[in-house]
Amino acid sequence: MANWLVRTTELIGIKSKDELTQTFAKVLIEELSLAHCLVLSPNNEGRRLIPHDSSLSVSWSVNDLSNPFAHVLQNSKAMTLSADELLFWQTDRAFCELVSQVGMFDGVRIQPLPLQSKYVQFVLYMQGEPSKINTAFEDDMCTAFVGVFTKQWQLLDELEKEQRDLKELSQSLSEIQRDRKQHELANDLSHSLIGESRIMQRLRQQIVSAAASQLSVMVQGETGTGKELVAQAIHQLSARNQKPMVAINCAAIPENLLESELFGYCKGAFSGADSDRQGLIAQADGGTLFLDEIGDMPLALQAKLLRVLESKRFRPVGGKEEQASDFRLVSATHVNLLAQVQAKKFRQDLYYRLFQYPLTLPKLAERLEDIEQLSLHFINEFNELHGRTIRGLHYRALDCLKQYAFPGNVRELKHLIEFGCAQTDDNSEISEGSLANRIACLNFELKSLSEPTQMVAPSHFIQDSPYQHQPSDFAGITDLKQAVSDYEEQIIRDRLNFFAGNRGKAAKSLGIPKRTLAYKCQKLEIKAL
Ligand SMILES: Nc1ncnc2c1ncn2[C@@H]1O[C@H](COP(=O)(O)OP(=O)(O)OP(=O)(O)O)[C@@H](O)[C@H]1O
Repeated sequence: MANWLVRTTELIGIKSKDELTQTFAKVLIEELSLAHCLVLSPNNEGRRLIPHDSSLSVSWSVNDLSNPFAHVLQNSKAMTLSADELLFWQTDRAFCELVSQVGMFDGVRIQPLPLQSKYVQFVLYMQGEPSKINTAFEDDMCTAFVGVFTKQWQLLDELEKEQRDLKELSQSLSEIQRDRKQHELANDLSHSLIGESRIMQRLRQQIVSAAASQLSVMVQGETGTGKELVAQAIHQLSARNQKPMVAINCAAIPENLLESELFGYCKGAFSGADSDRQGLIAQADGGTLFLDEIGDMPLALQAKLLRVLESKRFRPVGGKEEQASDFRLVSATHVNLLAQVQAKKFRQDLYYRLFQYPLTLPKLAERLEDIEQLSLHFINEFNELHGRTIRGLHYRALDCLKQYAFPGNVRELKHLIEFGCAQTDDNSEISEGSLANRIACLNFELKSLSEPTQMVAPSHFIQDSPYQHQPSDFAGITDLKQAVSDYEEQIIRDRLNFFAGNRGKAAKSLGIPKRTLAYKCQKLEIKAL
């Protein structure tokens, strides 16, 4: 005689739906001596009937009437099938497999649950003696057991839903908190990265989110737009701010020295390497490595950098052992690196690795509304540095600034303001007069560059010098960097010719160290005369 009351207590207190279903099926098997028992329920979309048994990887369509489950679901009515009747249900392969073990005298009952409900939540599959499976639900105690199961399931389902809702709520709360924190950080940043134009507000938000990520950041912008300032902000706002930010300008270091600067070297690696020296990659461990003007990195070194970025391991020049360094890379460029990739001067694979989080800085001319705030910021800086009390900027001086194109961007504005401050008395404002002449000069220089015939030689050319330069035609220049490099080469060749190849004299006459001239000759491929 089944003791349904005792067995019902087994269902109470179960906290997981899987365990509840397993216990329910186990009790039915034991109390009704079933050969097999399976609980199934429709999936979230209600299209398929899924068994609650992880060892089965089958499911049945709720609309496919070639299996009896679909009939039970659609009619909300139990179905009993004898071993003989099962022969009529051979078209559904999965169902055939399920009933393949039904003995000659056994039968199958497919019962929708909850009992007496039109809304089917489960389908119960029972396989066993027909006398037991067909009369089980006539017993009130068994019916109560099944009722407790369905109620307990609903309770767990509701609890699960509540927990899901709670989790979602706490997730959206932490998202709101994160957004608020990011907003605060972006606001704090506005004290050092000045500008309330929309483009600057957006940039500050991007900096905050870039800093929170581990991605490689590429800062692009013209000279003087604040690339270095942005790189510092990313480091300061990142979790790496307790470790160093190590910076190097790839354009300022001779090619042959750049590798040992970055990777370090071991004693004896080359003549002059009389002790081991740590490179910048090792110094940046835990912190940030800032590679300024990365477009100038030689191709061979680009390949080595890519390897380091991918493996976080590097080998010092002349070293046998690899070392590890965990750094975040921030790079900057003022050139169009994609064009460099197309011209095969920059590796495409490295390009994509560097541009994981691109940031583009606007030209100052694109945010004229920020000029006033930037000017006041630089006046304050000037006052603090020099113990002065300049009061601000006259509105006409501001108008005057807004008329200028600022090819040197914020750096040029800073210099102009410093120039204006130097000419202004304490407790006075910078006047239009103190800036107008300087801006007129700058405009003239700019114009001279675009109208070469009217060019006046800059003051640093010595008019009566024996090696006086003849201004050439600049109108056709489309690549400033190349043009400057050609110009530099021409000057060096002229000067070396003049001194019959004497590098010492040529260097002295150009006001540069002999070593720098040697490096430039090597870079520009100027052979000894
Ligand atoms: N938004 C800004 N707010 C305050 N100061 C700024 C801002 N942008 C640039 N500056 C100042 O302008 C000067 C130039 O900035 P920075 O060196 O970061 O520019 P850059 O783009 O790296 O220049 P370059 O490419 O020539 O090296 C610095 O003195 C910097 O503090």
